[in-house]
Amino acid sequence: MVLKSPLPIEPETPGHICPLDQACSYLQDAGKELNLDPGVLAILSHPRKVVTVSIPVKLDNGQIQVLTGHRVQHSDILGPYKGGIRYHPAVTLGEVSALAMLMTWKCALLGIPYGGAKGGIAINPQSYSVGELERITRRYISELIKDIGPSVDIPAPDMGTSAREMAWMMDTYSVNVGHAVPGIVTGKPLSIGGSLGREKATGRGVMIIVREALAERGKPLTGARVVIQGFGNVGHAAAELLHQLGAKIIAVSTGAGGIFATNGLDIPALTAYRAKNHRSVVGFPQAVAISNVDLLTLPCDVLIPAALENQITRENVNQVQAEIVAEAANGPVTLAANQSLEARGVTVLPDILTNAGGVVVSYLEWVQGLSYVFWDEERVNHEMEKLMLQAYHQVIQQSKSRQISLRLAAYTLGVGRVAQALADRGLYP
Ligand SMILES: NC(=O)c1ccc[n+]([C@@H]2O[C@H](COP(=O)([O-])OP(=O)(O)OC[C@H]3O[C@@H](n4cnc5c(N)ncnc54)[C@H](OP(=O)(O)O)[C@@H]3O)[C@@H](O)[C@H]2O)c1
Ligand SMILES: N[C@@H](CCC(=O)O)C(=O)O
Repeated sequence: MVLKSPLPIEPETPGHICPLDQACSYLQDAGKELNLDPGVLAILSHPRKVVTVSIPVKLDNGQIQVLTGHRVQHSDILGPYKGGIRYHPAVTLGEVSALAMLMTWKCALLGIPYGGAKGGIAINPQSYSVGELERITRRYISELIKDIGPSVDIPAPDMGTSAREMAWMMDTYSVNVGHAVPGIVTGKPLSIGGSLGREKATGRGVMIIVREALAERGKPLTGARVVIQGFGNVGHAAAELLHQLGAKIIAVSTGAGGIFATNGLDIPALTAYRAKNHRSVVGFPQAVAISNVDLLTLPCDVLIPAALENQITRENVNQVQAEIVAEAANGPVTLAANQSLEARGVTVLPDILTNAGGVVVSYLEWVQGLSYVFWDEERVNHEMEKLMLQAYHQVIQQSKSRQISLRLAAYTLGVGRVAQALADRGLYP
């Protein structure tokens, strides 16, 4: 049996990589390694609930536009559905479904009591005014009001969303139910119960996993040559923290293009430049321009794709020269490219481990909110690092004992825990 996307969601076109097919393929590999019942795999390949809503919005010029939003709830076997909300033109139901499944394995791998979900709207947020974005966000959450809740489904930021959108979501939900419900979202501003450390948490987690992987190879972080695709919430924080530890960030990019400096970029200066340059890094002095395509194939110790999925593919994988590929984005390496990198002995640090720092601190934010006790940043970072290191060592151990790749090791741990919980709850015979 070949596990395929259970949803009739995307036309198969030549060269099109169906994200849900890919996610199902990794699930199938994990199921085979764990000798899981095909019925269990069938349950785990289906999202529990798929919600698609229309979002009518009045634009600033008076016109009405109707957008489409999705929320896919993959699994709540281990706890409330959990996952981000993405605003990006490439959002599709298939993408959101695949990302929801990844969230289930990520939370299980990290040992946090959540299931997996993801949401999204296919818009370019930069094409809308702040007022329009607020109206879109509020209407989207109003449409989802019966499907989410602080112990049901807890959204968070993802590409194109941030603490600002989380605050609008929290307010919309609270107004609808008649009282303040800070626990409805994570990644929210500190003023309404956000956590110190959440903003940089995903990048910090990436830094921790890269640091450990370099140490495992006997390589110092100081002087390591690092390339980062994407300079947003995740890519920027990873760059800043790795730079502080002495790594040389030799190239970074945003959607508008990249920059390269053979001796390493001055990240604080670049941060200030980007803030004045509409989020773009292009034109930064003491660096040369490089395309996003060429950036991925630069010789380096660590390549960190921190933007979209399907960036390292069958087409460009043979040109990738990094020794370590750290998946800060969700799904940046395709199935075929992953097989090729593994065959060449390139260490691929899988997304469900590498970028888990964000959801871990989301969990810590939720715990602080539920207990009405808020921690200092040092404690948040310490608790996050403990969980990240625990998962990292479990993945390494699983990989060594079963002689499997780090990705399969991470998947067997995540999928295995959900399958075990499914059995313990008696949800399958
Ligand atoms: N935020 C989280 O807590 C979190 C946690 C775990 C995983 N992730 C994953 O990390 C990835 C990035 O998320 P984010 O939160 O950092 O998003 P973000 O803040 O919106 O930043 C995305 C960055 O990627 C750039 N980008 C977009 N398209 C690109 C392209 N084709 N080539 C190069 N760069 C491109 C963007 O540039 P422009 O500004 O020009 O568009 C921006 O710099 C996503 O896969 C997300 O699912 C996020
Ligand atoms: N969107 C992030 C964070 C999810 C969360 O904090 O719930 C992810 O992919 O892991």
